[in-house]
Amino acid sequence: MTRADTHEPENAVLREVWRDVLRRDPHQDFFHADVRGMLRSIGPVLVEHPEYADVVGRLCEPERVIVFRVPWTDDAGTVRVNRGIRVQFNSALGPYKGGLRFAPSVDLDVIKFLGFEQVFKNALTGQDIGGGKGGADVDPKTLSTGELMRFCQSFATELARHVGAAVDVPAGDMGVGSREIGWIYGQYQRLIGYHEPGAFTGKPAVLGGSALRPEATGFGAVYFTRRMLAEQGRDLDGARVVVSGSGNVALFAMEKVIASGGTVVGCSDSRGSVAEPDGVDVDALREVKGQGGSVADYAEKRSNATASDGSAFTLDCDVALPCATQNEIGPEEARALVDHGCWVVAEGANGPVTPEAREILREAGVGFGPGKAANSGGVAVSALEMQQNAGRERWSGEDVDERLQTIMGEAFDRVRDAAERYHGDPTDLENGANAAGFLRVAEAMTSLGVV
Ligand SMILES: NC(=O)C1=CN([C@@H]2O[C@H](COP(=O)(O)OP(=O)(O)OC[C@H]3O[C@@H](n4cnc5c(N)ncnc54)[C@H](O)[C@@H]3O)[C@@H](O)[C@H]2O)C=CC1
Ligand SMILES: O=C(O)CCC(=O)C(=O)O
Repeated sequence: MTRADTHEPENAVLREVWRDVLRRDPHQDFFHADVRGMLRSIGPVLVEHPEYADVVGRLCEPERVIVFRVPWTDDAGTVRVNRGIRVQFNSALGPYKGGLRFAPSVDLDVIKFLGFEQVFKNALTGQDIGGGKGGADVDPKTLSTGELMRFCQSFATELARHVGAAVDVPAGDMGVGSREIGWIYGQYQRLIGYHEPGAFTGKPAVLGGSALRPEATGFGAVYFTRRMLAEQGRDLDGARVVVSGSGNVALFAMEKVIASGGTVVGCSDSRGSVAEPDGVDVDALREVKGQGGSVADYAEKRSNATASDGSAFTLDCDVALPCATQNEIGPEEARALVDHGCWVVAEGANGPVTPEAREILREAGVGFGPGKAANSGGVAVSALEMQQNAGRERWSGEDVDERLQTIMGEAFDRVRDAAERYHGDPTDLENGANAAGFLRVAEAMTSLGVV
């Protein structure tokens, strides 16, 4: 991770908070970079709302950090151990809410960064949900189905005592889909002895999972992108779009891009990228990925696709949707996007564009949609799943999609208005998202007293 901007904030309160954050956890670079971005954005908010100054220090300290052992037995009978983490960051607006990530790169720094993002992202959805995040340092791709289920059950055995529909409501993230959430929820239910479907979201439909939850993050990112383009007098019809990744978020983002008239000219996975000027066939890609293949395997089946080891973001495109993981677009990729005349970059993933790359895009006038707003559709539909579970209802895909479009439109308006009000530039969506998210959480925290 690129280290955070080390310039100290000018505002004395923010400077003190920043020093405390660096002193408490000196090696958490991902978390630091995210906090630094937030502190940069909220200076002007504190001028209008000095009453929120004493909230900032508390906001940067998680309410609770849970680190636990996950013991399990592999198919050879060998006992193995991983580390599980749940960071319950902020519950001012509602139960902690946020995904679980299974990946070898999971550590406390990454989970704190994602949890901090989640607090403000969730606030931007307008739903009553706090922020949290969790996961384990396991590579699910290396486990058999049986091993992964046993792993999920062991993970859930400890997690169970910390979650609940009114307490903390986990969902999926990288490496955790509806199948894994079903297994985790299954173990939770066995332990507590009754049905409580609202304790997890992103469940399989048969267990009370919402229609459109799998699609929601990718679809929502495209709805947000369409609003960004509309502000520029453009749309996706005829646009050439690069979407990185080929997992949950990426595949549904590609589907919605194509449904909106765009062409997906490139995609990627952790092993490489593919250029396909005539357009990626999402069904064919999904089939290859579903069989454990790579984007290179997909390219082999296509007459006009070229695989490479490099980044998808050096391809010529009008719109870039990084939907894989953090730090995918650094200075080199940002310069390539600028050179190709890219209009808009919107983050389907969490933290895929580094601070230096964002600066390059900003200076070149390329529109930037920050993840805490652009990818908030997933958690927004998770909140709708909680609502359905609480009311014992099931809404249709059309109904959920209509609500998702409304939520993404309102989030865009909130972000743009805050960008204009506090930073004098309605296109500065990064500062706008931080300012608007902060305002809602700060108001809730202040209303609760000193919490
Ligand atoms: N699943 C959800 O609802 C939400 C996910 N996100 C974020 O979206 C991103 C993707 O999540 P999912 O699609 O759920 O995960 P996933 O596990 O379904 O897919 C991840 C994809 O990224 C690829 N990938 C990993 N490292 C890569 C690299 N260095 N370069 C290129 N590709 C790489 C993988 O091969 C895979 O295709 C993550 O940052 C996640 O935190 C954000 C909001 C909600
Ligand atoms: O749906 C959720 O609760 C989690 C979504 C998530 O992890 C995210 O927005 O990054």
